[in-house]
Amino acid sequence: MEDPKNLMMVAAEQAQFIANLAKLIEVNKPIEIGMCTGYNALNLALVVPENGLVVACEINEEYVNISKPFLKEAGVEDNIDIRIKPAAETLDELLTAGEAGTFDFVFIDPDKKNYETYYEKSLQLVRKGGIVAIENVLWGGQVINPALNIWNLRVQKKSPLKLSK
Ligand SMILES: C[S@@+](CC[C@H](N)C(=O)[O-])C[C@H]1O[C@@H](n2cnc3c(N)ncnc32)[C@H](O)[C@@H]1O
Repeated sequence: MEDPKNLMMVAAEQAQFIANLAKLIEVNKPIEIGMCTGYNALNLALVVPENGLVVACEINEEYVNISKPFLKEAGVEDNIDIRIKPAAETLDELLTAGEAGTFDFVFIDPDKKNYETYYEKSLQLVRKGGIVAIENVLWGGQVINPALNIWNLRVQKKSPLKLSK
């Protein structure tokens, strides 16, 4: 298992910003795509109302297991619906279950190369006036590093990026 410390949970100030945004639009049904050890899922679970539910997508069960004692200690384990499988499958299941347009907030933070898929599905799942927030949009400039080849760069293919010298 990769050390979860290398997986970069959001920074504390980002978590606070996300919590403030979520409170502002009175979120009660958010999705965390890429839960890891649960820092931001916990952050969201703490701002939903008593009957609110965070759908948390994570592919790695070992990371989820790390989160469980903390979620229990915070008293929010019943406010998180953890789905351990590829996130795109979970999002498809939600769409098939007729939940399009019912989520308030989506935070996209899993594998970078599939962001476009997550974004398109999130647009279908989020309600009018909801928010889709995307982590690592600029990623310290790495998004324009062709050597990394992580983005499956459809955008670049459509209109090649020209950098001025
Ligand atoms: C940067 S971490 C998420 C940190 C978390 N959002 C936080 O701030 O607390 C990215 C996570 O996405 C997960 N992940 C990667 N590919 C995935 C996929 N296809 N489906 C679901 N989760 C995935 C990784 O296992 C990892 O735990």
